[in-house]
Amino acid sequence: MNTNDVKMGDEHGISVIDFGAFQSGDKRQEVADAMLKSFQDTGFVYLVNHGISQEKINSMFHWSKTFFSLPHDVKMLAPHPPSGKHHRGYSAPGVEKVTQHVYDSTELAKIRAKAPDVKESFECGRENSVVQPNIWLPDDALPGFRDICLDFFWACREAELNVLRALALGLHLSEDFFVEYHEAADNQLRLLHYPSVPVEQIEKEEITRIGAHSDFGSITLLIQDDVGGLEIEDPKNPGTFLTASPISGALIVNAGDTLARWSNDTIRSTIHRVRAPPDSAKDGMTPERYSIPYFCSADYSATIDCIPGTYSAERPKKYEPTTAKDYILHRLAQSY
Ligand SMILES: O=C(O)CCC(=O)C(=O)O
Ligand SMILES: [Fe+2]
Repeated sequence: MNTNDVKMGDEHGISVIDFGAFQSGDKRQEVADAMLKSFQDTGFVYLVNHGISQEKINSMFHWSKTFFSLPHDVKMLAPHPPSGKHHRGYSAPGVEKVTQHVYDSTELAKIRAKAPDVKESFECGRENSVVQPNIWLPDDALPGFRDICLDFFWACREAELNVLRALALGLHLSEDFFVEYHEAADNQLRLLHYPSVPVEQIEKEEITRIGAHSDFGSITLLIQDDVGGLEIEDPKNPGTFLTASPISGALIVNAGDTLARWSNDTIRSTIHRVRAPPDSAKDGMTPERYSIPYFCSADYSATIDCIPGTYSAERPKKYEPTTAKDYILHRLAQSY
């Protein structure tokens, strides 16, 4: 299959793909193949013509900036609960610490004290979730915010379903294979603000912006502003990082740990982090940055066992089946 027709370029091996050819029905298999290959090689892909309108994206960034510019006390009217397992509401800078497989609370506190994540975030999801009920500001604190977040949540949901269809085609499964595991929309929309911080403190590892981690769910759709700073671990040189620069109009999609496990590690869930963008500092300070990840999760009730075609006598299953809920809540609990 010739994937060159749909590949527009690449950024350190992460393919930039015209996803419009999938949406229009033209070259569906080519898009699916190119996307899967980038997931297998790097765990990441850039999608142009992904279907989320630029107008909605601009508006969500505008509301995100408005939200984060509210006084601390107002933002704290929608506080994130102390446990990471209920992942909704507002987290002030330094509260959440993203780590990679640290589950002991004393150990986590030590890591946080040594190098806190200097970012603030707001998390929300679909309205009627019993496991993850939303935590909103009182209506009069920022009228319209809740509606815009929910509207954006459902716009991302459309893109998610199309990416899941392409993924299934890439793996030569029926097109709805993954969609059927993602019926509940147990997803999380996250608004992120990275304040301006001294570059030196990042370099000396006194602070992080978001520490090196992999995502937990099946896929993440990531919209970043034009500032930069996202880095992914080089699959060919573990421990070194490559920049994943913003590409105008492109959505980044990365595979999470659930998908890596589900695919018997044929798809990578690549470690990534946010640092200072190259050559951007003014007076020794990084520019501030906003991003909007949308974490897609298999239905909490779904059992995740290796996908047909990803295991064989030569490549036995590496993982026991698990439910998405057990796996994701276990990972979420480690961040607070
Ligand atoms: O802000 C970004 O670009 C990345 C955010 C991220 O990796 C996360 O929230 O898991
Ligand atoms: Fe992430």
